[in-house]
Amino acid sequence: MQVLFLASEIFPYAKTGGLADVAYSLPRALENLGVKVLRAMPLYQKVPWEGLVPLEKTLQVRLNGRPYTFRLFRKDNHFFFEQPELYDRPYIYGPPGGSYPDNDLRFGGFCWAVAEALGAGLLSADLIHANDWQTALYPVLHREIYRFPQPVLFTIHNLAFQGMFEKESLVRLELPWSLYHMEALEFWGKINLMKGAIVFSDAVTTVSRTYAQEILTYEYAYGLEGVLFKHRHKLHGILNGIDYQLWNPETDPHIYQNYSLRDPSGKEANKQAMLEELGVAAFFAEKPLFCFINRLSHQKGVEVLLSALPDLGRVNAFFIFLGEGEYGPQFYGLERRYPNMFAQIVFDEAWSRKVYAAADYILVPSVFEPCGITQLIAMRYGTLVVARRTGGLADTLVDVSYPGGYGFLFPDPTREDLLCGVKRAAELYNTHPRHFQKLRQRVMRLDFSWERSAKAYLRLYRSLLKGKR
Ligand SMILES: Nc1ncnc2c1ncn2[C@@H]1O[C@H](COP(=O)(O)OP(=O)(O)O[C@H]2O[C@H](CO)[C@@H](O)[C@H](O)[C@H]2O)[C@@H](O)[C@H]1O
Repeated sequence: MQVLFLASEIFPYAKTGGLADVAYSLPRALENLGVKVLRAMPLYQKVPWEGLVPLEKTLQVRLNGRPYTFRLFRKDNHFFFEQPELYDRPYIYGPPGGSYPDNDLRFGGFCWAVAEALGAGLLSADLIHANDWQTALYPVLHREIYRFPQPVLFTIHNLAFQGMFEKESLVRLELPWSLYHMEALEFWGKINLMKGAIVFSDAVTTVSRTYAQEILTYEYAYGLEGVLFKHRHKLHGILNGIDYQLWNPETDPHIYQNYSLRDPSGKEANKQAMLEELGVAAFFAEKPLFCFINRLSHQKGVEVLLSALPDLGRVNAFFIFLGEGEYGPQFYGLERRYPNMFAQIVFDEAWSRKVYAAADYILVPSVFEPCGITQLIAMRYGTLVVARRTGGLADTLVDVSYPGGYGFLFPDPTREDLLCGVKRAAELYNTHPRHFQKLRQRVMRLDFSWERSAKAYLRLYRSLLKGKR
């Protein structure tokens, strides 16, 4: 079986968040099950050219009334679509917290180019797997314009970003007006690419079972609950995993000292080294170390965090924040306001690994969370999780008050609930150190690798291929 996997970001070539993690690790896990997976993504400015081999034929795509030429480059099973006017820019989607005004053309154009490449025989696949709004036009083109025979699967990683544009984008994207109706792309007078993908794909998955339920409700669906409900027969929740080789404290070259489940003592050395690097070891060496590693956005509960800062400033613990996004500026100068806090407003993979390794706890107060990769990485590094019970967080964490539990869950994304979670966690650390160590070992023993979930995707691929025969 050969699958074409489309994503706007694939680690290590481009990453702004969890989509890149999944687009790296799921195809690899599928390859271990014998599936051949071709990956396709745009060639951004930051993708290194080393090892990229150009394909001879170029593609012409008509956008906004004129032709755009795409060149394809291949490296192993990765195909990069080059179009300098669209992708040769400093950011993938736009500056932190913003987006480029022509993202309709940038990502709609990518979908057109992929369809052209399939039509021209430059790519071939038994099944196409598209991901998130940036590739959501693909299923529409596949079914309604090119009328290709293969099944198409679409995965929703985040329903808050739907690829919504003014209806003029229909013209910019050279789409027929026949697609501008309620059963296709039209959405409250605009066009909605994710809606199109839900309507025209053969199956739709999202990244946890609980989120698959949640998105049928008004609170979580950002307006798409009706469309999703109508197509619920083809909706599946398959939990994300992480790559256990890529995220491994035993071999991670970025952390201060390697450690493992067999010998977790190095974890403490990471904490001490980090506190020393930050110049606060004298005050906080014996205190719990909390971290937050995520986009600084509404989804991640950042308003809640900001409102809780004065209270967290009084907790006898140290807090490290690592993130980038719309709320970034509000974290500037945090150290001056609160001596028990440190913030780094950047996207920095190496530093994130150091923080995962050093922290005792990670905070994930998300308003909604389709799956969440951060809590899975944290647990792999022996870091306990304090999180809001929602979406994939609810599916991957069990509160310590339950038998076999290992996390600190709170019900609502509010300042009070978050504080309650932090205080429970700090109390355990301060008063029951042996139990804390046991829990650390328990989370390191958990298995959130891809094996089981990749098998679920494979079963779904097979059932779709059977249905098409
Ligand atoms: N400042 C920073 N520096 C370095 N690394 C940083 C960073 N900020 C975040 N990261 C990294 O980005 C990733 C975040 O992944 P998540 O899945 O937790 O959230 P995201 O909302 O991006 O993903 C969406 O898609 C994924 C994949 O399906 C879903 O799990 C999730 O719920 C959904 O919102 C992690 O690998 C994390 O380490």
